[in-house]
Amino acid sequence: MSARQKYTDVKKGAQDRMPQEEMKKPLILGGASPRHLKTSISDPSTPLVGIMGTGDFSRSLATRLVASGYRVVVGSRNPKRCASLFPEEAEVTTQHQAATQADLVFVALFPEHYSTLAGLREPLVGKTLVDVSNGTKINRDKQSYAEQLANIFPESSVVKAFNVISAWSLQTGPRDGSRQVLICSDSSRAKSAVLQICRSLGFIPVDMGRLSSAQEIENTPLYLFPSWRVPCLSTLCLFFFFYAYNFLRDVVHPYATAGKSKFYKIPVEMVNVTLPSVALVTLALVYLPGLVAAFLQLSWGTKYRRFPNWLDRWLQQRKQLGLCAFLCAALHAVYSLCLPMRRSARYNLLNTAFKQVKVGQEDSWVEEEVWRMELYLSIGILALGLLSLLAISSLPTVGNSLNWREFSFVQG
Ligand SMILES: NC(=O)C1=CN([C@@H]2O[C@H](COP(=O)(O)OP(=O)(O)OC[C@H]3O[C@@H](n4cnc5c(N)ncnc54)[C@H](OP(=O)(O)O)[C@@H]3O)[C@@H](O)[C@H]2O)C=CC1
Ligand SMILES: [Fe+3]
Repeated sequence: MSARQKYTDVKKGAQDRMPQEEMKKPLILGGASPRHLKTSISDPSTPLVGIMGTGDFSRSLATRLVASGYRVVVGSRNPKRCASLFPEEAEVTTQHQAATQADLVFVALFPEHYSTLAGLREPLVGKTLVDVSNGTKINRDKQSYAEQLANIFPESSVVKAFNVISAWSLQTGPRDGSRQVLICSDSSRAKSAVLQICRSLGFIPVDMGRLSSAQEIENTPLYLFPSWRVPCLSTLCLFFFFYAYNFLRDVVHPYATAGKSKFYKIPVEMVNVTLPSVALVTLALVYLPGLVAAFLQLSWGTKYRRFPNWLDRWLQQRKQLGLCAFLCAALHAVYSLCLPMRRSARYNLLNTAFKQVKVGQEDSWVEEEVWRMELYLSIGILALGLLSLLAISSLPTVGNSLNWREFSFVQG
């Protein structure tokens, strides 16, 4: 059984057990009719928007469309059972009737069930179909779901859109992280109709070109923290560079020139010396692109010119670089706080060893003990570092990258 099948079954089971009154409630708290989603008066000239399916996405979309002044008709396999879940202004009817009446149809079904819609080919001829589906795995070689839908309905114009918006954001309203809606289609007429709806719902449409871009759009919500890859990699590279430099300077050099063994410094002291250098350079990388941008604008004599792509990407990753710098600085503070404790512990240990040697006991356990202490300490500090990383990643700014998946958590 696929992951999606399991998810759908669990969700369906929960919905069947849930009393109708409970299901009527909107997903967000604050009463049955949130003030910001009060119905606008529909203009008879606005297109009649159809939605196939009566699941969470369909309910949220219908609520927002009605609130934005659109006339809505919902197509269900069982319209009687589901009618009460939708705003009064939306008509809930059979799939065939909805397809016949609507000017533009959102397909809010899981792609596995697209084939069950094949009977609606005729009423949907010449109409726009919006595919909102998402995959469960990153797809590189199979056809996108939007293209599969286009194969089933060769005489309709398929548009890929809204898959990056969660049912939750549709109801709560667009927020910073999830305002952009990626859209693509082979028909420019169909695309501009969806662009228009997107703007009216308060989102920002981003034209991604032809329907062949649908695969990339479907993969988008599945990438975990895409904007973090380069900042994390550059912080790691800087760390290895400074660590290697410190290793050569503080350990290899004294050993090679004076035969002094400083290998005990490897786990704690050297990491502690490396961290502030990484933090400072990373912080410099946060401010540097701003200066380069200002310099370019001054030399061009205008601010109305696009920056080169590399600078654009660098500017967009300043927040992540800043958080990496903060993490290194925080870890340095933790290490520095731990160092005095470590020194005093080693002093006690050496004192005991000295006393033992004085009374005639010779043993190499002291050195082993020092190593064990250093090891435990570094494991403890690393665990602390990971914990702070987890705390930072749960900040809302970072959490925005979760996009539509936030909804699944709420539903679960
Ligand atoms: N939920 C979310 O936050 C988001 C969902 N999406 C996409 O929207 C689509 C719908 O998601 P969601 O609303 O959560 O799903 P649900 O499981 O809540 O709803 C799916 C609906 O499909 C309809 N349906 C039609 N034919 C079948 C069939 N043969 N078997 C089962 N169901 C059928 C059902 O309505 P009826 O019984 O009335 O016919 C059902 O309510 C998916 O493609 C998903 O990837 C995209 C972005 C966000
Ligand atoms: Fe310091």
